[in-house]
Amino acid sequence: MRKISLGVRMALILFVPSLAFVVVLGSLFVHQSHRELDEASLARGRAIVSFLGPAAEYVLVSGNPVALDSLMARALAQAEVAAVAFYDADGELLGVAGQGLVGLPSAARMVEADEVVVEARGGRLQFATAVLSLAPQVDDYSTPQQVLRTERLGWVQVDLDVTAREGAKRRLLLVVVAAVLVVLVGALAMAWRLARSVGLPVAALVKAVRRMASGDLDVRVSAQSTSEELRALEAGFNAMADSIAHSQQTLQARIEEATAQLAHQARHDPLTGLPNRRAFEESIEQAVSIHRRAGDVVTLLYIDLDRFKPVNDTCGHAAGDRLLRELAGLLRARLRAQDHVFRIGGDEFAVILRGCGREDAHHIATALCDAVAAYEFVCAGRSFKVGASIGMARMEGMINDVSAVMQAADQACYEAKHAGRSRVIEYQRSSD
Ligand SMILES: Nc1nc2c(ncn2[C@@H]2O[C@H](COP(=O)(O)OP(=O)(O)OP(=O)(O)O)[C@@H](O)[C@H]2O)c(=O)[nH]1
Repeated sequence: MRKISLGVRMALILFVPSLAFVVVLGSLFVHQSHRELDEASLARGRAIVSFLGPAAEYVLVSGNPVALDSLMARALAQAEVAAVAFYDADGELLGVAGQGLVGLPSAARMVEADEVVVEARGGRLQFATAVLSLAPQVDDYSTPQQVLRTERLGWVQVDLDVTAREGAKRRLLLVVVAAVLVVLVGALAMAWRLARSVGLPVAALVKAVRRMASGDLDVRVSAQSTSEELRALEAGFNAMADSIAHSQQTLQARIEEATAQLAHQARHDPLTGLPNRRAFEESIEQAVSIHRRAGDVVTLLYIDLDRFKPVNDTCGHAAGDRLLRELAGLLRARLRAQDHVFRIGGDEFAVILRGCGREDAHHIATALCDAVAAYEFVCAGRSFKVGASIGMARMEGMINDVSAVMQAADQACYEAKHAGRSRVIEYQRSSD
């Protein structure tokens, strides 16, 4: 029962009452019609035999054969009458007309008055009644009213052939059964259509809800049901699906944005916007592996600002921040597109130069050093000059891995600082 779909349930709900109603109505109609046919035959038989009883009195008294034949011929002319017979008082056959008379009904012999005996025999209905002589009794003339004296003269019997009536009953039954079938087929078709018009949209909604529950947010249903309520339900589902999909997209976009922001924050310095130490380490690893693979020349510059602390101490940390931001912009502006600058510490920067010969690298490093030296920072009415001590190291010879090149650049920067600041010094192996 649980597996029966909604459509089939609805079809059954609509069809079963129609089935019961039509079958009951058809049965009642057939029963009533059959009864009416039966009663019509009974009434006809009774009427004919009741008419023949009194009419036959003269015939049986006189024994006139012509009158007997005439009477039987008139009776035989009636509808359904198959045979007519007259019997004398001893039950002997006086005359018969028609076919297939099978004898006087046994109960008929008991009939004394004007009652009619009816018996069904051999596909026929037999009606019999006594023929009575009704003569006035005139012995007692003092009696004011006449008293009738009855004497049984014989019997009259009429057979009705009911096979035609049975045929009519069968035909009627067939017509009613055919009509019931036609009505039921129509009712079934209508119930099925109605059930489908509800069952299919509901099934589509159930399927869509299941798909949505399994994560498919693109699922929609066609809002074209014939029922207004179902259309509203379908439109509501689609609107809900749109809303969920939109929320999901917004959420996804926010997650991606936040993830990208986090990834950016993880690799960038929030103060200057330059890539940070972590990004620097990844980039130098990458540059070294490219150098090994393709022989690309990599030069690393370590930059440590000179006399930066006095700015902080004199004008405050915020002024120092501003100076760091401005110098970051200045360094970036003086580099080629393929070079990258990183902030790797408080006032420390690193630059990776790619595909650059020694002379060009020197030229770039010196340009950076000069630009910082020439830069004038004004704060609280005072002018500050900072410098840049730059250590340079190239990937060649023994300097062929990340830590070696970083160490070399750091060493050279240290030397630049101790050599008097604001200068470029390239790492030489002899400086170890
Ligand atoms: N405003 C600001 N100051 C910072 C930041 N990070 C580090 N510092 C400061 O930068 C200074 C760096 O110190 P030093 O390198 O010794 O200062 P310096 O004056 O450049 O010294 P020399 O390199 O010897 O010339 C310290 O005073 C730190 O507090 C920052 O993000 N913002």
